[in-house]
Amino acid sequence: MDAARNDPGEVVVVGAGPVGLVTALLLARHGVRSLVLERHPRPYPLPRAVHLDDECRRILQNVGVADGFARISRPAAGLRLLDARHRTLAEFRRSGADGVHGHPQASLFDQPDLETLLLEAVSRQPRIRLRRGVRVTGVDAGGGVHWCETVGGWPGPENNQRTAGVVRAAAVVGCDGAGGVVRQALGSGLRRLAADQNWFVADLLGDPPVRVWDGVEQICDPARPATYLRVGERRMRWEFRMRPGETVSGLTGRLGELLGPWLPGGVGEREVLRTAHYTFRAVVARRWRRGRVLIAGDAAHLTPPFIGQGLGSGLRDAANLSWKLALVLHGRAGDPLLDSYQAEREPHATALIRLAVLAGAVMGSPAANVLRPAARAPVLGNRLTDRLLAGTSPPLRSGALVPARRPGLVGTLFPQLPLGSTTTDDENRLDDLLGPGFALLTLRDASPARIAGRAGRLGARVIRVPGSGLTVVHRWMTERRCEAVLLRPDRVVLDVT
Ligand SMILES: O=C(O)CCc1cccc(O)c1
Repeated sequence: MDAARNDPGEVVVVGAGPVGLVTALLLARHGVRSLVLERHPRPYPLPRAVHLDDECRRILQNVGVADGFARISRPAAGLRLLDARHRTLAEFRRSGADGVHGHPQASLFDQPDLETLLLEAVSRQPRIRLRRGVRVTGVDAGGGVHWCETVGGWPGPENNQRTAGVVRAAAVVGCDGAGGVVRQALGSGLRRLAADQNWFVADLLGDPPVRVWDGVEQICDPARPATYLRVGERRMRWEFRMRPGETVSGLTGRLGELLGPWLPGGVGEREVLRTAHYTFRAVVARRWRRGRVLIAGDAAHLTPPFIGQGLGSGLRDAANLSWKLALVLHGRAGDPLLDSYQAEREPHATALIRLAVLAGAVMGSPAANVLRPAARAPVLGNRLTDRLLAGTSPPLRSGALVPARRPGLVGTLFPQLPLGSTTTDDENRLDDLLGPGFALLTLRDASPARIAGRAGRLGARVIRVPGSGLTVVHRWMTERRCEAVLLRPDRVVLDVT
């Protein structure tokens, strides 16, 4: 075979935040080289994202940092809505044990730790080149990425510029955040789902409040909605909605008063890592792709943080896009496959943003008290939990890859259940056994011709599920009357029989 003709070329990933790095790592897993261009000369040291769910931990697993992430994160007990006097209104429990996706349902961490892990993985990956201190200034229709290199500190005015050039890319993925240049190059406007809100955020290091409950607390107080969570052993985050006229310096001066319900003795010896003003936005880009120029993460959508799904939506973009882009660049699928990226991801991201907006509205509404009976009635509380948990990551809507006539399992993320034993076994995680491509899980030696043929055309790895009802996957499939399940590389069910 002609090696040059099979080279899928190099993708330029703009932005070396977690979404950009995971995109590059997943592309590498699918045999595609990338050049990651990052304007900041060094990783950004301050806290930002703090939460990922179990589905997103599978994505981290697939880029080889599962164990590292387990070391830098801690499972959270769930989410509680409290009233202004900190009495529980409702509780949504998360299991700290490995659940259906093989990981704890909610994990808290500090973003710089995650970036360090991902950067180490990138440095081990020969298919990725990372260049820092390079600002992308434009993307042209022919896939030319225009850049300039900046000298010294943070990218600044033009006189800081040393060299400039154009690099030709097989495709461009803009993971360059809310104000990124790639979305501008697409000419994409933003669809606003709710009004902006001003919030004050404080990150502290030191002794955490003495609390029995160890999950995320959302204070439903129309006068001052707030969030508290313990990110790490000694790392805490508070968020407070700002009132008109309030400033960061003013609220920083009143930190002891604001934190009083949690820290009655005041801030004391604790270190205030930073205080900041955040504008919480709920927006989705109208256009995610033009040709082979695409956007992902905050460049494509922004959410208020009230259900902790901002970074997760970006990682889901990376997981959805990377295998499709790889198939197209390897010449195994046509460009229309890329249409399914926005078609699948936009409704999913939008659903999570709407859920976050709803949570924020509850926190700011005097009507939140109607939830109190849910806290008293565990059955209702659990039902609500199940509803909200299930709703956290809805199945993909019908589209090119999820035909409307096959609802049910098709379009859902297949669980990561133990394949080889009845108990969870880290050595035998399903995704690791399935590898990066399509996979057919089958209960019999020979699958029905239709699905076997489809799997064959896609080059799927065929895995005969061992055990007769004894292994967890076998039981799961039998209970749902599936003989064979065809999985996409992102482990979404493509077909079932
Ligand atoms: O889903 C959960 O259990 C946690 C949700 C969460 C995480 C981080 C911040 C936040 O406001 C909510």
